Formats: sequence, structure tokens, C-alpha cells
Amino acid sequence: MPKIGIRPTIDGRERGVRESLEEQTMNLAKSAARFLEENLCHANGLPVECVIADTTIGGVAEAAMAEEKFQKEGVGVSLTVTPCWCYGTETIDTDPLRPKAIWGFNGTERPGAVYLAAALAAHNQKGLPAFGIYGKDVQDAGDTSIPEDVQEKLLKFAKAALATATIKGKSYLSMGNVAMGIAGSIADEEVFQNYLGMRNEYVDMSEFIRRIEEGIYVQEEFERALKWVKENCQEGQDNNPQEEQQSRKEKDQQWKFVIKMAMIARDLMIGNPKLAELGYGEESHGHNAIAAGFQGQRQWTDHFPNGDFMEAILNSSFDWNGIREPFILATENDSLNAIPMLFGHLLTNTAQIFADVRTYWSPAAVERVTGKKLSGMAENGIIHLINSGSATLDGTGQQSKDEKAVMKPFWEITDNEVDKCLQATSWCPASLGYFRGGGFSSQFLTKGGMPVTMSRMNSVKGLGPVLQIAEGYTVDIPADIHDILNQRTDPTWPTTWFVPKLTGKNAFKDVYSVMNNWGANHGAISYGHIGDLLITLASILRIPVNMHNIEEERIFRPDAWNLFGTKEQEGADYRACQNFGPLYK
Ligand SMILES: C[C@H](O)[C@@H](O)[C@@H](O)C(=O)CO
Ligand SMILES: [Mn+2]
Repeated sequence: MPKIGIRPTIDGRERGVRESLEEQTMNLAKSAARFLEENLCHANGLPVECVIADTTIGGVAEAAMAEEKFQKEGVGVSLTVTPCWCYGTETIDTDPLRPKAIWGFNGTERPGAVYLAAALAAHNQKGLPAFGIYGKDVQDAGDTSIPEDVQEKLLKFAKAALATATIKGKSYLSMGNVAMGIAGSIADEEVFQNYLGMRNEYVDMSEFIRRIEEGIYVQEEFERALKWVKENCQEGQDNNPQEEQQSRKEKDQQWKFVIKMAMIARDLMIGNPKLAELGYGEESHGHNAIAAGFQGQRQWTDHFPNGDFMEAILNSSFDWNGIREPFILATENDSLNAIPMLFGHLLTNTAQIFADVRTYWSPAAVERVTGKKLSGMAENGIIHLINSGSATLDGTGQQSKDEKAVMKPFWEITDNEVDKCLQATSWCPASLGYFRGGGFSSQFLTKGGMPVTMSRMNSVKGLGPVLQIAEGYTVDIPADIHDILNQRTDPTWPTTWFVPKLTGKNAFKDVYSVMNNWGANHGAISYGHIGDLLITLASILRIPVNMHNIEEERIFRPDAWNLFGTKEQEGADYRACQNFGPLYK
């Protein structure tokens, strides 16, 4: 995993000045390292490691020594810290690909903040955007504590920067290609390579058939998985017309098939050393995929069982092997929704809901069809998030903290919570009108009251990718209203009722405007209000944000963004992103 490199910079003037600052400067680095290590964790559960340069950095030779150490140690993110004046261009981190921040200690004995300003100016002049962290309140010289406002910025920067470094060099695995003309399923080489530093890998869906027919999966695991599915995955109601319903025997066959699909998709993504033991060396490697998509519709689903079980279970934090890190797997191979799912996962360490942003139900329309009024959080209208396939089962809202529904990092989830998520989910025989080959769709209703953030990447010819973000809440609506609304769509699919936080302005004027401004058919829903983290990450990658409802004081972007205008931040973001261009271009 990428590490965070800490660079203590210092005034290089020996015979008094430097010596007097050595201890304080190194202590600041140590306290930043300790703070980050204590408060951050990678999405796979591993602790975040910091590497401190061997010496303080007073000039370019010591900057080079720090760089050498960072290269050796696999440092993907850098944080420069200083309590004093140092020499800007001579001490800064000039690696153009490494996200970077400078914490200039706010003291008056020695001018750390003056260095911060000078060093940021140097970064801007050189086209190497850096984040500036300057505490609001003056601290005393010997104080190594980290004020709360500085802590907040350190974490925001570090989490987004680590996500950037984690994504770099990994693959998006496109299983199949374009589903039903959905442009998001065109896995765009330019977007992945230039903006994310990723490579695209492609496998034809026929690879699933080859592996199923030739037995290229681990038989022992399959048997264990089948037993687990029988015990834990309850089959839901078959809504197909009686005469079309598949027989028990056919359904039993299909369960076996979809379990194999799940195992094979996982092996395709990350490999499986057990396949090498079975003589399948090449297959054992996988595609180094940190995210993937499955086309499914229609060539596959017109003939074979659909991908819903595979997608839902891989996107969840558990399966027959126990509790584990969720995968990122987009339905309909919508790669532009897989990207925000990946962002959400790396920023929160939790599983992600993939959904169609399907229907805006105005209060008037709800009243017309149900005779009932929406109230409480739902009173301004609701958005129906629903899709066959890849909503994580963590999205049931059956995990809890302080008696509130939450979605947790996998290492905090208990066996009892896994049972509850599974209990809250039924697996309905797929709607055969849509899915001629059958399969099983996960069906659940997300618990209300969870703070969530819905985001989506869109791509515009000539402009490139843009990100849209809506913080809001999942809501409970009365069961009788839900039943009527749900029956009007496909009731075999999982439903999340969503209300965005409204600002009364522009895209967040009302719930309708959020729906009306959504850029495509899908959204990625992440637990928590993480719009600020997404904005920080997007700025590192130079992806402009075209719509968000995040309070101004939570927004943290590289210092250079201010130089593109401070009155109207949205336009400044576009100008800055365009000026610097994609991180890996
Ligand atoms: C079954 C249907 O084709 C759905 O998959 C369709 O409505 C979508 O989800 C489109 O994104
Ligand atoms: Mn869809």
C-alpha cells in the first residue's frame, strides 16, 4: 500500500539558526506521522504507514535524499511540515504525480506560515498544485499538538491523496462491453489512463462459460458456497406469470451457475493462488483489478442467468468465506459509475450501493397514486434508487452504531450484522421478460435515516470527465405508500428512498432539480456525508465538480485553485482543472 512521506523542512543556515530549529522541526514531523497513523486506515484494513525523511530538509541535496528514501519505501503521498522559514523551491517536493500538502505551523517566533505561502507560490508557478494547511490560531513555538482545524485538513488531504495513490497502476476490468447502448459502459481509455493512472483490461463474457465448462474454479469452495447460499440466501417470491415460471430443478441449476459466476468474476479481478495449485497458472494471476463491470444485458442475460447475485454478493462485505473487503463491481459495465463507487470505497472503507436513479416522486404524484401525503424528511419528494444487480447487501442498513443504521468498514461488522443483512434480503427469481436466462435478483428495502452521498462521473466530449455529488439521507416512508410505488416498478429489485440536502439554489433548489440535473441513469451511493472528500479527491485528479451541495467551509482544494478566482468557486474549479490537465496526461 502507498505510504505517506513526511518532509520536515528547515532554514538551512547553520551556526545557530538551523541548530536551534532541528528538534522542533523533527518533532512536528513525528507528531504529524503519529496523528496520521493513528487516525487512518486503508480500505483493505491495513494500517497507514508514514515514512519520515532521515534528516530535516534545508536545501536541495537533502530534498533529493528524502526523495530517494521515499522512492525506496513506496511513498505515494507527501506532507511537508515546518515551523520556520525555509527556502521554497530548494526544499519542496517536485514529483509531479505525487499528491502533496504543506503544513506551515502558525507561530510567531519563527515564520512557518511565511514559508508555506512562499512554497505554495513556488508550487503554483511550477504547475505542481499543492494543498496548504495553515492553522487558524497561533501556537507557541514548542507546541507539537495539532489543532483541530489542522487535523481536519490533514485527514481530508491524506485520505483523498492515499485514494489517488492506491488507484494508480491498477486495472478496471471490463467483462463484456456495452450494455444496451449505455455509454458509461464504454470503458474510456483516456479517462482511466489520463485521469486515474489506471489501465483497462477486457475479457469477453464467454470466459465465464469456458471456466464453468472446463471447471476452472475451486470445486471445494464451490461446494462450501452452495451450502452457505442454501442456508443464508432465502429465495423470494417468483413474480413471473405462473405458466412461465422455471421449475424447481431449473432454479436449483441456476443457483449453482450464479455462484460459479461470482467466484469466477472475483478470480478474474484479483486472481486466486489456488487455481495455480490446480494447474491454471495463467488464470491464477487475475487482472490486478481494483474495480470491474459486467455487461450482462443483453447477450448474456438473454440466454444465461443474470449477474445480479454475483454483483450483489461481491459488492457486499461478506460471503461464504466470511467477512472481507467488498469488491467494486458495476452492473451493466457502467464504468463511469464504477469510478465514484471506487472513490467512495477508498474514502470511507465501506461497501457501495449501485443503483439506477430511477424516479423522482413529487409529493403531488405520490398523493395522486396513493391518496397519501409524504411527510417528515420525505415531505419535499423522494428519489427512487433501484436497480437489478449490484447494490451491496450492506445497503440494507442492518448494521448499527449507537442504535443507528450505518454501513461499516468490514473489520467493524459483526457476524450478527451479516445475518441481519442476509435476513433482510430475498433473492427473487429474475423477471423473465427482462432476463430470459433467469437468475436471481436481490430484493431489500434500505433502512431510512442513514446519511449518504450519491455521486456520479459523467464525460463530455471536449471537456473530459466531471463529477456530480449530492449529499442526503436514506428515508423511511410508510409501508402502504412504499408498496404502491414499488409495485409500479420491478418489485424484485432493492429499493433505497433518497432525499438530497436542499440548498434552495440551482441544482439543489428542490428534489426535482437534483433528479433533473443527474447526468446519467446511475448513481453510486456511499455511507456518510463525504462530498468534501470527493471534492478534494477530484481536485487532485483535476476532475471538475459540476454540481454539489457541500458547505463552503468544508471544501479543501489545492492552493492554486484560489488563483483562478475566489468569488465563484465552481468556475474557478473548471478553469484550474483545465489549466493543469489530467494528473497522468
Ligand atoms: C432490466 C432493465 O433493462 C434494467 O437493467 C434497466 O432499466 C437499467 O437498469 C438501465 O440502467
Ligand atoms: Mn441500470
